[in-house]
Amino acid sequence: MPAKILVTEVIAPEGLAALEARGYEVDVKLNLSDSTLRAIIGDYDALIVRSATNVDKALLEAGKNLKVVGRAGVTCDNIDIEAANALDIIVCNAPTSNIVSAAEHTFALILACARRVPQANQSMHAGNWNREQFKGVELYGKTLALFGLGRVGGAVAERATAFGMRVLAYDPYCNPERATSLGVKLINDLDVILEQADFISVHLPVTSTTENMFGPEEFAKMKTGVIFVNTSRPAILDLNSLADFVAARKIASCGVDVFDDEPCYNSPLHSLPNAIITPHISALTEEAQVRSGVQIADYVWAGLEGSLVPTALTATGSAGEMSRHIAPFVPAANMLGRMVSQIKGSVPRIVKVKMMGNLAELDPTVLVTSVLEGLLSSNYTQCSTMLEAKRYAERHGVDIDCSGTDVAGEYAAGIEIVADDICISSTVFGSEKLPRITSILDYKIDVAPTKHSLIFEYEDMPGVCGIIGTVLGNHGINISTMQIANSDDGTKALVYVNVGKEVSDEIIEEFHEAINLKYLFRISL
Ligand SMILES: NC(=O)C1=CN([C@@H]2O[C@H](COP(=O)(O)OP(=O)(O)OC[C@H]3O[C@@H](n4cnc5c(N)ncnc54)[C@H](O)[C@@H]3O)[C@@H](O)[C@H]2O)C=CC1
Ligand SMILES: O=C(O)C(=O)COP(=O)(O)O
Repeated sequence: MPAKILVTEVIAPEGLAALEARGYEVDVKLNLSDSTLRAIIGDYDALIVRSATNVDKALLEAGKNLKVVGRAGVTCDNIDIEAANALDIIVCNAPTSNIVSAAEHTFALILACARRVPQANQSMHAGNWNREQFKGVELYGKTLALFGLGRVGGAVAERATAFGMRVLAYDPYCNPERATSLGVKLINDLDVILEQADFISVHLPVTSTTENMFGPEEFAKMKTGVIFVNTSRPAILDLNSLADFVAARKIASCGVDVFDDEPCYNSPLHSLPNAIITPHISALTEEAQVRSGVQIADYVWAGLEGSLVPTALTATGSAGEMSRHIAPFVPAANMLGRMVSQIKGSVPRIVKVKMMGNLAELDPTVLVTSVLEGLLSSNYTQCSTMLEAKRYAERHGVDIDCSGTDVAGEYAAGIEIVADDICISSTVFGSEKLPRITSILDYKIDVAPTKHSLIFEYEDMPGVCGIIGTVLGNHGINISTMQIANSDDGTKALVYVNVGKEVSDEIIEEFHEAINLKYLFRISL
């Protein structure tokens, strides 16, 4: 029987034809409700979606025959990749298919805001001839600040240079050499870049460090009369606040392509004449759609045939798939990457990954890629060979290497990273394969980190744990785990504390005043 593929959003006919030509049965069923989709998914071997289909854990679990989920486009935030990983379902995308289209639409919005094209068009269609009302501003000689200098941000930078703009970027994970080669000045200080920009365009993925990056405080710091464009994801900003600043004309105009709860028929921007809004059409060009349809057809085919899927976002389907030992370590590797960057306060420049015990002889690509994602706080790094991973790291100014050792201490397998002067190792444990930290900064511990934690190091003295508990208790913050470790010579101690919520700067200050601290690190995973 031929494999069956369900397509739930509009995909270019060229992509569908490529799948049919390979003998698959392809069903295109648009606008299905979540419950209908769950009811029928069990019949299919593969599912192809774009951004509007909610591929959650329940759907993946209902897909009893599902082997591949293909995303015809870039961003997979509508797909539960962790659940897919656990179910051995391949998730893949077409990561470069719509970059040019997204960059061009960004410029369509920048120009529409600067020259008020939609408003002038509407006025003429209403039978008016009001030239003076539509006086605009030039891009030439103005400063454009890009947030995120990745694939789309880089393509916008190239186009902005052609308009004679001065281009700045905020992207702490970008290799300065990449910025220089794009003619962009990196300014990784939010206040400094915000106050210089005449135009701001956002090209960030949604991560814990970018969510809600723009709210009232940031909008207030912008120049009066700034033009603000977001074609990335809605979660990056507070839309109500953006609308307030646009209504007050502090922001002269905004261009927005992405909304919460799409399709969106009503938002705070809908009633504002100086807000140019488009219904998530950045990727919607003939060319990008053909590219994404044809690419995803290829990758879904590869997945169904059991071949390597070059853009697999899951351990299954990727270069490292040969081992079931590897998959449970993917979240641990990501966690180590995140922790190291947060402990250092910046992306480390020299990183050594050690695969220990049972992992020593296996292909490290997936784990090294996952460490990189954690280090760079990015969601979708795609490397199918170590060479690609090294090149990707190099683009971000990181020199990454990997080695193996049979020794894993008391554990069957583990992974260690040494980044500049910081060393952390981890294993996975229990039926849920939860990542655990087994050593940190030369202290042996055994903790499963939760979303928020604190790491204290201090000259050992009695009473410190009591102080930590009291300060957190005074601020209504629960402790779920507290573990103490002593240095080999007994003079110093480290306390690892999992806490119930994020700890503010003020509380950190309080700790510094109350304890003779060597270090205090705040981790958010
Ligand atoms: N509206 C649409 O149809 C489309 C939207 N997109 C969206 O555009 C955005 C950018 O996509 P790509 O360029 O492909 O992503 P990318 O992953 O190539 O680039 C993202 C950049 O953001 C940087 N970054 C990560 N965390 C940061 C932080 N805290 N502060 C500053 N910079 C940070 C990374 O270093 C990277 O350079 C994504 O949100 C994507 O979902 C992409 C294509 C189409
Ligand atoms: O690829 C992306 O990130 C997009 O946002 C494009 O979404 P779409 O494929 O047009 O539903």
